[in-house]
This record gives sequence, structure tokens and C-alpha cells, in this order.
Amino acid sequence: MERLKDSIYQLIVETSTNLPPDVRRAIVKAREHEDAGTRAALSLSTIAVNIEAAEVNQSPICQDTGMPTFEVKTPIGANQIEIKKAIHEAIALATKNGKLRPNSVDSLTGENTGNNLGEGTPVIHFEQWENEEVEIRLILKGGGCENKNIQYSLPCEIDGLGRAGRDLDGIRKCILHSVYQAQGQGCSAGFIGVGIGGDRTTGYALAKEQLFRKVNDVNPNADLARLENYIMETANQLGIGTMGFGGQATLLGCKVGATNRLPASFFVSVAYNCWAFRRQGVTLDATTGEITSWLYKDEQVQVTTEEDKQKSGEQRKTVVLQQPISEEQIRDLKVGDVVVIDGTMHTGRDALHKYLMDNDCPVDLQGGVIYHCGPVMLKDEDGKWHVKAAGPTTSIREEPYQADIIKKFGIRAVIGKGGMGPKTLAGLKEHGAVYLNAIGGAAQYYADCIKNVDGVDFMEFGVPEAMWHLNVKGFAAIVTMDAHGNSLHADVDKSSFEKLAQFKEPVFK
Ligand SMILES: O=C(O)C[C@H](O)C(=O)O
Ligand code: SF4
Repeated sequence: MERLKDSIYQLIVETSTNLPPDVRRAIVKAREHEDAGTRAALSLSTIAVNIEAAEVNQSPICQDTGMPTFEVKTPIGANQIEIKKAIHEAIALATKNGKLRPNSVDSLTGENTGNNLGEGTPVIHFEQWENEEVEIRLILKGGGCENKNIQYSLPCEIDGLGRAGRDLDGIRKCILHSVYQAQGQGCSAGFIGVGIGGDRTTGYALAKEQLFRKVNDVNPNADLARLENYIMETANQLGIGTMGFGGQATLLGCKVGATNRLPASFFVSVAYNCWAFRRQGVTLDATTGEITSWLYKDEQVQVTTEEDKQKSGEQRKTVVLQQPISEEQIRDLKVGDVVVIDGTMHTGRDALHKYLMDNDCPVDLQGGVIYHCGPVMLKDEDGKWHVKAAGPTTSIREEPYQADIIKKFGIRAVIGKGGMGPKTLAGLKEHGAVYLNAIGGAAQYYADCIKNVDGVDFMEFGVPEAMWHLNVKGFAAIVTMDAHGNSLHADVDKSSFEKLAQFKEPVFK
């Protein structure tokens, strides 16, 4: 199998950089149904531009290249140890080449292994089959959408929908609620895989397995097919929309599977995947390791339109902010305004926020901008760092710290995605700061705005968690929480909850 490592490397690069046609088709369809000129339509346009930039640059679609999970089928007699070794080598190489972000972190020490290899990573599942070829499927599911996975144990009470019993209608309520609770935080519009039954572990495994199905396939079980169609139609009436900005497209795909359960247990497990739904698959010649076919590439689908470039141009005719930003500039902004950042910004996410609570900051953040982002970085031969992918991370994780950090350091703008909670909203009002929502997953689009890496602190936190000092030009984001107590996220949560409650009555008797 002399070609094995090379073939797996190709699979990894394709998965990280080239969204499969069925996923692209779902995004094209969502675009067709979105009302022109809305925030959701503009975001979808940015997403489309990003998808094509990633393909052209052969760079990650999203900076969070997820937990690499391989599903491998081998003919009887194939050497699984050799395959595992080739997967490990290919993963390390793809990380070194900036196709994957170093994402394997020691849970106790917080240390990043730097090459995506470590205890439990990557995930590899082997199964034997009676075919002659080897089949390898790969999914790169990021952490933000993984955090929005949810498991229900029936019977239960579901907020807004009432009692969910151990039947198809109870399952229906769980799935609808799972979409509501994700809001925009898993970079909607999303795809869900649902596992009915099993135990807690196999239920989630079944849910994730559903994500390997093609978006447009038809469930062979008539009841489940009906359920999938119902969910697609209904979830898209919740009005959560792209990135939780409100809009028509909330769910792009729903795949449901069932497995037997114990008499005492009845789990409904939901795996939520962002729009950056990265999965590919190949078959390999079992003797040479050569790729013989690609499993998801049935046609070329273009997601951008002629108008996309023009639209992103329009988006830029807005307020420009540059450090030091004054309180007056911030108080002038309101929810819905589009701003453009020029000049300095600093990345900071989980480790940094925790650290800054009790320590000083190595740079002056007065009037400054913090970007919730863990980029993919590459160092060139001269030791200079370059940004390969740099979209926002989910901001809500910083909710316990953000208001205090804003106050302590005089920060004026926080950029992230998915919005933040009441404590931050009050902090923004009190100290004169804004929350700006960038388009989650649009990592190429934002990397393009970063003109220079001015420096880095806290490399000991690992590449994604380090504090990168960036110089940007034309970095556009939308004000979704202003300094007057308004939050688009709170508004969309409230209105989508009201819509959810309209689906309380039984549908599947
Ligand atoms: O870790 C990241 O960069 C992003 C993460 O996938 C998220 O959605 O919050
Ligand atoms: S940032 Fe968004 S698009 Fe990227 S992995 Fe996280 S949820 Fe997915």
C-alpha cells in the first residue's frame, strides 16, 4: 500500500478545504429562499465567497478543523495497524502544512500536542466488510457545533413544547427543540444527525453516523422519512436564520436513524453540524492504496453568484473603527450597524480570558478590539507568522469573564459569533463597548483582511489560544449587541421560542 499515506493526506486536504456538492446544493437552495438584502442573505453571500476561496486557496474553510473522525471499512485480511499508522502520519503532515489546526489539547494540563495526535485523537473506527476495496470516510466537525449537540431522555418536559412521550411525537418535539437551543451558536444554518434509541454512547454515535448520509437521500423507513421532511419544513419556520440573525434558512439537512434500546431507556441524541459541514470519503485499492473513487463528489456545484463580489463591496460602506476607539464612537452605534475595523486587533479566547482576570495584559487594550478567534497559523522560513484561516469562535464561553475584562482593560469592541448573555450586555452599556458578530466559519474571508501579524503572546497556551496581535484592513462585522442594552440575540431567541411553542400540538399520532 505504498500510496496509502498520500491518499489519506488528499482526503484530509479535500475535506478541510472543499465542501462536498450535496452540502453546497443545500446552501445554494437556502440562498434562493432568503429575502434579498437582509443580514441573513448578506451572511450567506459571505459564506459562499468563503467556500470558494477555501477551494481556490486550498486552505481550511473554517479555522476550527474539528475532531478528525475516520470511518474505515477494510476487506478481510487487510492490515488495520498499517492503515492507522498512515492516518497518523497524514494527519501530522496536514497539520504541519496548515490544512488542519492543531486541535488536540491535553484535558488536564491544557497543553496542545501541536500535531493533532494524542490521547484519543484522531478518532478512527474500523469495520470489516466483504468488498475488495478499502473505504475511508472522514468528518471534520468543529467544537462550536459539537457544543450544541444535545441528548434527551424520554419522557421529559420540553420548554415551550410540553410533555414529550416515548413515541414519534415525543421524538419530534426533541428534534425541534434541539434546533431552537442551538440558535446561531453552531454557525447556523446547520445540519442535524439524529439517533433514536441505543444507550447514551451509541445514541450519540448513531446521530453522528447520520451525518455521513447524503443530504438529499431518502430515508428507507417511511416514518423516519416523514419525520425528516416535517422537521425540515418546521425548523425553517423558527426564524433563527443564518448565524442567528433571523431569516428563512435555519436548517439545511435532517437525517434520522433508529436503533434498539433498553426497556428503561429512551434517548434521542442530536449531532448538530454547522454549515461548514466538512465530510468526504474515498475508496482505495487495497493493494496499492491508490484512490479509486470519491464518495461524495458527484458533480461540481458553484455556490457564488455574479452579485456576491458587489454585495461584499456594499457591506463595506460603513462606520470605520480604529484603535483607540472613543466612547462617543461606540455610543453612536446601534444593533444592525455594520462596522469595519482597520488597524490593530488582538485575538483572545478561553485561556486568555481566564488568565486576564487575575493578571496584566502584555499590550495596551485601552480603546481596543478583542477578537474571539483561534486561527490557523503557519511560520515561514524567516520565522514570520502568516494567517491561514481566522474566523470567529463562539463567544458565549467568555460570558463569565467578558464584562470584567472590558472594564479592567478599557476594551471598546469585542468580536465573535453567536452573541453573549445578560452580564456582557450590561457591561457593554456600563462601560461603553459593543459586541460585533462576524460570520462564523468564514475563515478565508477574514484571513484575507489580516494584513500583518505584528506579534504573539502566550504561545504556551497553544496556537489557537495564544494572543495574536493582528493588523487588519476592512474587517467587517455587524453590531448585534450595542451600548444601549439592545441585543439581536436576545430578540431572536425570544421570537424563535414563541414560534417553537406554536408546534406544541401533536402531529404524529
Ligand atoms: O474553535 C474555533 O475556532 C471555533 C469553534 O468551532 C466554534 O464554533 O466556536
Ligand atoms: S466556527 Fe462555526 S463553522 Fe467553524 S467549526 Fe465552529 S461551528 Fe463550525
